[in-house]
Amino acid sequence: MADTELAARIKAALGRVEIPGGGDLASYAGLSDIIVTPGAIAFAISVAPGMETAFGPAREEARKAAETLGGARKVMVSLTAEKAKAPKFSHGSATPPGKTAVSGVRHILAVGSGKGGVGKSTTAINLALALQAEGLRVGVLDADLYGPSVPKLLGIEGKPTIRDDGIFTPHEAYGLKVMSIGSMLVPGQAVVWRGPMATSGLRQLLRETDWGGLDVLVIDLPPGTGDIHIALFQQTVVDGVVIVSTPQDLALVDAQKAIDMLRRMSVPVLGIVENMSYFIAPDTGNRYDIFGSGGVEKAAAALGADFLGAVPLVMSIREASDAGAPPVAREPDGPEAAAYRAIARRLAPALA
Ligand SMILES: Nc1ncnc2c1ncn2[C@@H]1O[C@H](COP(=O)(O)OP(=O)(O)OP(=O)(O)O)[C@@H](O)[C@H]1O
Repeated sequence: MADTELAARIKAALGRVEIPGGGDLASYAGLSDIIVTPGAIAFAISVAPGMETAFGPAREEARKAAETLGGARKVMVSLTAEKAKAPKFSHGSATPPGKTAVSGVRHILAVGSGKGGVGKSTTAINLALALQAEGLRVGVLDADLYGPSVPKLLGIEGKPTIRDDGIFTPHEAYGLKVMSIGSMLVPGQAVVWRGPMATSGLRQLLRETDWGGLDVLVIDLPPGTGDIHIALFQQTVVDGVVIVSTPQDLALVDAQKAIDMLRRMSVPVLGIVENMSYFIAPDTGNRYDIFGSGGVEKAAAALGADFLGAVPLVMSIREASDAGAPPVAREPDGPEAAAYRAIARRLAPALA
């Protein structure tokens, strides 16, 4: 059955779900679009503040209806109350209450960036492999719902399996346990989830996966500072965030914004990695500081953040990553892996 046809059938079934105050869920203004992918069905119900409990049975009925029609697809129904006012965080404010750890995971290390395309995912994957090389049990969660690249970087194909109790069994790649929304989409399909659906999707990937006992879960965040970041940092104990930046001024300005948000939300900033720091010519081996040199190190000092290290711009990093064989997995003692491994050695003691 086509995805659009299934979405229409689910909508029709929601027409039989009663909501508080009379009427049915299908014609309720707070029902979002119904997103159907080959592996998942997701929709959100927005209710007025204080109406969450009253809408609980309708949400449950809606979930069951979607599950009945969706076959093996994972169903994600989020119920969100529009907030009376936006959450406010200010410098020095206390840690927001309600943060919880993730079962089976001892530490969470998130990798973020102010700007897209700076090599955040490449860094996250190679850092995860480098932490594994330090003897840690490591997993990766691709939280970049709008541009998931982890499956490609790790050469993962197919969907994760779902156990009878609805819990995901993660993929395994190069010894890492891996979950990504990307493996549930068909190639080229965009995730067009709105804020509440995206955050609900991430929550389920994070908490409804059998991580099986990890020392550290590396989360590849979306670039920038959006709904996903705020929801994750409000709900989950994150041990710290590594920010990736290229040396250009513009990327650094955005990295600074990301660090500012983390501090406002009382999330520890572990430091900044300078990616594409300098170029090594493959023919001569000469080094060129094409974006200037030392920019990130200086910016880190000015921001009061640690400078974790520099990763060169090397053609083979791009080629290996595009081929699903990250440098740290392919040649752990090679020159490309060295930069990532040096960074991992700085971070590992706090995560062991
Ligand atoms: N150090 C490097 N040397 C050479 N190429 C690199 C390096 N780091 C990343 N790349 C390449 O740059 C491109 C972007 O990298 P990546 O997908 O990791 O960035 P990103 O910041 O996660 O992007 P997005 O914002 O889309 O999530 C990829 O083709 C990747 O192979």
